[in-house]
Amino acid sequence: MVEFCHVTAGYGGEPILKDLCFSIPEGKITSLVGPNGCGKTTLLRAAARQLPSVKGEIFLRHRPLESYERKEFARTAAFLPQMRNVPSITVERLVSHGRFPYLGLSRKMRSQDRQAVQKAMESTGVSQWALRELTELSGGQRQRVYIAMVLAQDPDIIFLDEPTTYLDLKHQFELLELLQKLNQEGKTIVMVLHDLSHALRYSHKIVLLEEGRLVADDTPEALFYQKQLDRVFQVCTHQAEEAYYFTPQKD
Ligand SMILES: Nc1ncnc2c1ncn2[C@@H]1O[C@H](COP(=O)(O)OP(=O)(O)OP(=O)(O)O)[C@@H](O)[C@H]1O
Repeated sequence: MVEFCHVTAGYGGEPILKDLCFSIPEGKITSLVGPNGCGKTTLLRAAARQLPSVKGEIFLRHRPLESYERKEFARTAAFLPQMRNVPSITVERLVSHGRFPYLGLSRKMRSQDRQAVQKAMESTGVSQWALRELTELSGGQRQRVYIAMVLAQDPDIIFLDEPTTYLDLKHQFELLELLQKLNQEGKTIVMVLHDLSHALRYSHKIVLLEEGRLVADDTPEALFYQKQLDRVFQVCTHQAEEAYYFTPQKD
């Protein structure tokens, strides 16, 4: 479990997140949603220890986040940012980078590290490109390779910032189904999602932010019935079968 206790954080002296108190459960899929600029990425970065100045406390499994030694934290949680460069490296080498928190100073891979890399590539369906250069792959294929790298790291918690950006609809669903499968295998997934219908469909819990403040921290069903998304996004939320969709509000 990740617990935020009166967390205020931002960049320089400017607070973006304001006095946030809530928790992210383990073993579930949690999505962070809210209008542009409300602080979703900042919140994800704070939880993943990527933000230098945080007031208040963030606990991971009842321990302050800063009490984790760097490699220990990397074996527990992985962070996949939205913007990534595309290094000139083969797929297998990039996925191998996920094993760095397990290697000694020589960075020599042992057989269990090589097995973890193969397993991560298989479960994300990227083994077929193992020897190809990352630069030769499409955006969607690369996204799967980065997820494989995170899986090779074998963390319990995976933080992802807008993982479906740049993917076409088919590949968005494929990626979300992959994350759902990883969750069923025991991983905790925490992600920023812009697509509200995807967020409602695939998450156990939604954290809704507005201007750096917490508006709701609840199940998709509860948010739907309380009309929280309607107010914050100024839309009408509808439900049909297991899916949600949105229409503009009329004055
Ligand atoms: N590195 C930075 N330095 C200074 N300000 C920043 C930095 N990154 C983000 N901000 C500011 O913090 C605020 C929140 O940004 P953040 O990226 O967390 O929002 P978001 O909800 O993820 O936005 P979006 O939906 O547009 O991706 C914005 O006003 C942004 O300008």
